[in-house]
Amino acid sequence: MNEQAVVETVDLTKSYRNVTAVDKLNLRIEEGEIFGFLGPNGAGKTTTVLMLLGLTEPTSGTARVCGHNPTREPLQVKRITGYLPEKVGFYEDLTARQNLAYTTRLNDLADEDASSVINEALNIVGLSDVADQKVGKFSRGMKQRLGIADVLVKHPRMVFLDEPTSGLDPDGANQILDTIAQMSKEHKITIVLSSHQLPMVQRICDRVGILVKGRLVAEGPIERLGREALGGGRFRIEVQVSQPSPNLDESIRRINGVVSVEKSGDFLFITCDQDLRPQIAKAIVDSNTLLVQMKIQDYGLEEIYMKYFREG
Ligand SMILES: Nc1ncnc2c1ncn2[C@@H]1O[C@H](COP(=O)(O)OP(=O)(O)OP(=O)(O)O)[C@@H](O)[C@H]1O
Repeated sequence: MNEQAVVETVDLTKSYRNVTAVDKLNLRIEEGEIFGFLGPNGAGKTTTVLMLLGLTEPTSGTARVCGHNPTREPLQVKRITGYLPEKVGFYEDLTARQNLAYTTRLNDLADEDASSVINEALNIVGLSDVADQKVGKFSRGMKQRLGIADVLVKHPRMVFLDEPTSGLDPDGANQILDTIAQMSKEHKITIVLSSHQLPMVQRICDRVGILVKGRLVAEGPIERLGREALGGGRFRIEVQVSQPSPNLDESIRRINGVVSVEKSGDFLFITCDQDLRPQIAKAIVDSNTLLVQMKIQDYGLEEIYMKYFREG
């Protein structure tokens, strides 16, 4: 039986006067997934998130968040979702704990329950030791962590994160990503992560969707999208040879596991399912051709993104 998705949209569309910001979006995100929602500036990501949060109405189509319609049941949706914008705003002259207490009060959590919830959230994001310091003294990374704690105290079922690592050094960014992955895994929180920092997205996302001009041009696990982008293989091997024998590409094509071979001058571009460098090198030598160099590339999110971005 098909379990209820956390996010489900059917032909979700939002048009402004002369722009279709989101165009017939069909998306399904399951519980506990970390979904990378990608696309260039102006692709329609924020508009989609606003519709899912019930903050703007669709022009047509439907959206469901944990079974609720965000337009008709905005309060129910608000109660189970969290949103971390790119720039989180806090009261700088209050402490981290006081800022979180403000959020729990806004969310009608009784003070006696709030303190344990706040301690737990501070612990998860690693800010327990500085909980009673004023936020004005916090670094960008600490504020970002506090932003995650601020989302966590609501005990959401799903969270939207917009560029959660922007402005952070690689170490700080990695720590935030680990925290996000941990919060998703341990608390079964579904995460929708929007970011232009593709290596980071690749590190923690189970699945991605790429939006271009309001349309979902690709969706799926990164590995599968990589295979599709390469025409079926997972690896791309680039070979440079000198004076190739006429039947060289044919003998490479015959190697078990080779999906395709393209020839361009002294270069051969081979896609395959496994790392077949030894077999390819042998085929080259056996055909009395000189091997100049060989490179292997695992198709990553960056290449996938560029391919779909160009096509979109
Ligand atoms: N209130 C509005 N009125 C008119 N047009 C709008 C409005 N909000 C967004 N748009 C347009 O809709 C399109 C999608 O914008 P949106 O902000 O959703 O993109 P985005 O993918 O979130 O971009 P970014 O990565 O820059 O945040 C853009 O062309 C934008 O100009």
